[in-house]
Amino acid sequence: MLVDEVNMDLVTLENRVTELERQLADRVSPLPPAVNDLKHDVERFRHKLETTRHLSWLNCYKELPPTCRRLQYRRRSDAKQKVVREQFLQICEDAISEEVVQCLRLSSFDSMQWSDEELLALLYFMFSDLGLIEMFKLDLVTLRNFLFQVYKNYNEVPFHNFRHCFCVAQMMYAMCIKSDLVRRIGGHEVLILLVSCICHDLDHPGYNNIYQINARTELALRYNDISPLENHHCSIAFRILELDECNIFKHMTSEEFKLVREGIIRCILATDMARHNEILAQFRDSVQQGFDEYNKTHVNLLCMVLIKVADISNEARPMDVAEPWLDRLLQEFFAQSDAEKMEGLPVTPFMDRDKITKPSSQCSFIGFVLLPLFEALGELLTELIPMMVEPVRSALEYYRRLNEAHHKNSLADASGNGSSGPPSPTKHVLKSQSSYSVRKTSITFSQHPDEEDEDMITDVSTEDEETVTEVAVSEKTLKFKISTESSRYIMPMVAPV
Ligand SMILES: Nc1nc2c(ncn2[C@@H]2O[C@H](COP(=O)(O)O)[C@@H](O)[C@H]2O)c(=O)[nH]1
Ligand SMILES: [Zn+2]
Repeated sequence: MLVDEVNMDLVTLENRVTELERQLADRVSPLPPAVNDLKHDVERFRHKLETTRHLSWLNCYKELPPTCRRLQYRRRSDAKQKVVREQFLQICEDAISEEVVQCLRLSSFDSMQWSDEELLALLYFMFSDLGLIEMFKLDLVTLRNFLFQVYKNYNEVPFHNFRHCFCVAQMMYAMCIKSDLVRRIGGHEVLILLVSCICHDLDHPGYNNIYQINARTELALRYNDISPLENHHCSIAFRILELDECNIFKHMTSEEFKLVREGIIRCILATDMARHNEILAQFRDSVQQGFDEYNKTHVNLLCMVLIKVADISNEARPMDVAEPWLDRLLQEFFAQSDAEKMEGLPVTPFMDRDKITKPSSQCSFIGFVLLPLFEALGELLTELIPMMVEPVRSALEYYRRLNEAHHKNSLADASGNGSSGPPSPTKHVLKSQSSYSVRKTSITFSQHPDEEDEDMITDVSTEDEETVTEVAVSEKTLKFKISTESSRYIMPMVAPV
């Protein structure tokens, strides 16, 4: 009875919206946004009923064909790629002004002010500035081909795109310069770190490992649930390097290549957040023992920590650079949790638009995941504290105050004492440290017009709730533990009947 009613109501609702649209279209053009919104709401409602497994009892559910479970990869058009390549090749040998070089060495560098071809040229410059071209006799044409292939193999997803890889590489470059890492850990490790940063999220589909595993995607099946994305990023990197015209390591001896390959695999696989606690604990041990720059295990741990730090270093940047990236990350998170809801999969709590807010998400991520990692690195490389640790502490303070303001507003609203209008904690809380990005000024490259991201999240006004961290959920969902020791538990023998 209820089932029939739901179906009938839905059809009636759709017919009424269509009729409203028809009547208004005769008189008003274009249609008011409210009509389109209503139409989309009804479409979304139907879609939800048709795709949510636990609502299948309403008889609207349609089993998804396997192809729908594959992810929609979004690539740039061939025409756009061609233009970027041509322009990159035109500018890559241009001199970069001292002013730009200084900006590139700061955490306040804002990638959004630069075009794709300029970012490629800046990556190219990093290899030369760190002395890697000379040290490893890297062929320049091959390096350009390699960088362009990498660019082509990032998807146009909101967060895990080419610009994210640039940001991670740029932060690594800044840390290498600040801590003089070429001298301290050697050129090979720095080459491994830079290449790993550039390749660490290649072909990211915008849905994380939790989704891959729960949805049993092609990647999860291929890699048996063991860091499916990181294995994929790494595999794509070495497929690019297999192309002769892109193989920047082709002049290396096989022994040298083997070491570099091992290092890159180690670094990229370390970016799986499911391994965060394990890597941090081992690194802390190495520091407590007395970090030894000649101990290979210690250096490997430092490299894994360095790439992890660079990967999640957005909050070390000034607020005007960091916040748009956070909006993009939440846009990706929400798209994943929406897909999980529609497909009847477990909903990843720290991605759920009904459970988190921007401040609540940052309080738990910075407080429980980011800051402990950054502080551990700061203990060893103390010169990084002002650049990496202090701004993160101030970001945490900022989000804590924002979170409190949000809670107070919610309580006031609930008790009817709230002022009229939506709560806007952002208006009252300012970041304690006035920090701004370095503006792009008098440099060799042309200005890149600001691109407005479609569907950008400006604020997340949902019920505020303490959320579990990504590491905790990832560890629980993803970490594939196969005991290497023989099990002490003996399977009870089934008694013969
Ligand atoms: N809530 C937040 N999560 C963040 C932030 N910065 C990074 N992250 C998470 O970490 C992983 C890093 O791994 P990646 O290799 O996939 O980039 C990323 O996916 C996010 O889930 C942050 O500021 N807040
Ligand atoms: Zn990343």
